[in-house]
Amino acid sequence: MTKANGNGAVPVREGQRRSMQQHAQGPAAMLAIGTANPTGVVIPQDQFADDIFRMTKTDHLTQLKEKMKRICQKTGIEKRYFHVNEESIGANPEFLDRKLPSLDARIDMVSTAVPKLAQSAATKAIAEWGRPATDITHLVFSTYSACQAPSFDLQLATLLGLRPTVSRTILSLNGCYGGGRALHLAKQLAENNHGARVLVACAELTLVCFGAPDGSNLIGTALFGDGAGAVIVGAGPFSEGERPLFEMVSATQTTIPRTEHVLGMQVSRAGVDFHLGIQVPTLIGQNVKQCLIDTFGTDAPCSDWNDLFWAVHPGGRQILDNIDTVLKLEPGKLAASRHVLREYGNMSGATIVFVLDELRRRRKEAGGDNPLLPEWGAMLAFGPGITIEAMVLRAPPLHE
Ligand SMILES: CCCCCCCCCCCCCCCCCC(=O)SCCNC(=O)CCNC(=O)[C@H](O)C(C)(C)COP(=O)(O)OP(=O)(O)OC[C@H]1O[C@@H](n2cnc3c(N)ncnc32)[C@H](O)[C@@H]1OP(=O)(O)O
Repeated sequence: MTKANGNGAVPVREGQRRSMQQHAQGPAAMLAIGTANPTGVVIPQDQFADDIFRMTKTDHLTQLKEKMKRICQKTGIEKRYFHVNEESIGANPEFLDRKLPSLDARIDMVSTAVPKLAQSAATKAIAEWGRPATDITHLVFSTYSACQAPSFDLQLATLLGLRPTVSRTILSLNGCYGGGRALHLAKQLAENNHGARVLVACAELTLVCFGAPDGSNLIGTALFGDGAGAVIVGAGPFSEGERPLFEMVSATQTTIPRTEHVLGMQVSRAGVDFHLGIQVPTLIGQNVKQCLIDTFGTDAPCSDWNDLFWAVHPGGRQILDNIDTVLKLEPGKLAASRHVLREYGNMSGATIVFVLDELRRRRKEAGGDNPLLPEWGAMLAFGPGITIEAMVLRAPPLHE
């Protein structure tokens, strides 16, 4: 039954209002996943140093270029996708000089490109989910490009034709843990609102951070790429056709004390500045085990972490190597993370969605019979703070 909506008021369905006040059944689950990348520029990593120094007219910085080549070889990346291209760099020479103001021009460009990229990923997730976009009750959008209000969450809701009562949240500058944070929030929303269906969207364009290579930005410039991921999250009862891909069993957020200076981003008049401390991979390695024990509680498989499947944000090759070492993981346990790093680079908050997508693809391909992908798993994402988002996952048998 729909209430009268005189004077342009939004229609409210009574049943909907009642049911949203009740809790859902069981843990939330991911019901569909979509990903997207810009179609314009794909740069092979072995060509990246030559391309970026040429595009930014810094070929004369020969030592820096040699260092960039050395770093690129060690990243475990083969190619990355970018929205920005030689033409747009040429048209905005202020992007190359951090002393010049360029924030307005960058915001201008991302304000259409970010929601469109998110739309591409979300459209795929909604199509896989099989229900109309108007059945989405909540939207959680994460990006490091949001510097205005109303923001990308409203633009995406409009592009997708979501209903006017959709409950929107935007997460800004969460960096590489943004996808993990958005999924954690979506779990809480879905479990606490009967019938809720949450669209998680993460879209990242390096355009807001991009600059000419210098002594401080080489690592970020060698690692980051552009992409978007979307996930539909909901809890039971499930409607016909809805099938949980990953149950989201429990989740924690941990901040490593006294590390706020190690990893960070800041909006400036020249775009978004970032800082990646050299200690990041070591700090994550030292803290990840305790963080997992806290997330699993008494069920923690402390004796052998190989009993799980792993969805780890590939922040950098060294981070994955350190996790392999401290958890004593068998070769291949982080294969989905390494695959995503190799094919796309680090797409900050969106990357974890690509890893989940790759895991479910591998699971399906093996008919649920891949020993590296058991029923229970862990998801990890890291970012400024240093913050670690961790989640216990369960992949229901394919025919459950
Ligand atoms: C059209 C084109 C457009 C392009 C646009 C691109 C724009 C990109 C901008 C996007 C920025 C986005 C920022 C987002 C910020 C959020 C970040 C996060 O939340 S989480 C992010 C989490 N991710 C991370 O924190 C990255 C994790 N790091 C790694 O995975 C690895 O360190 C590695 C793969 C980068 C290098 O492999 P590894 O085995 O370590 O190799 P080696 O030991 O041999 O070192 C090679 C050289 O690199 C040096 N060096 C190393 N690190 C640093 C540093 N931090 N600092 C400085 N230098 C560093 C080292 O000293 C050596 O120098 P040299 O002796 O040759 O002179």
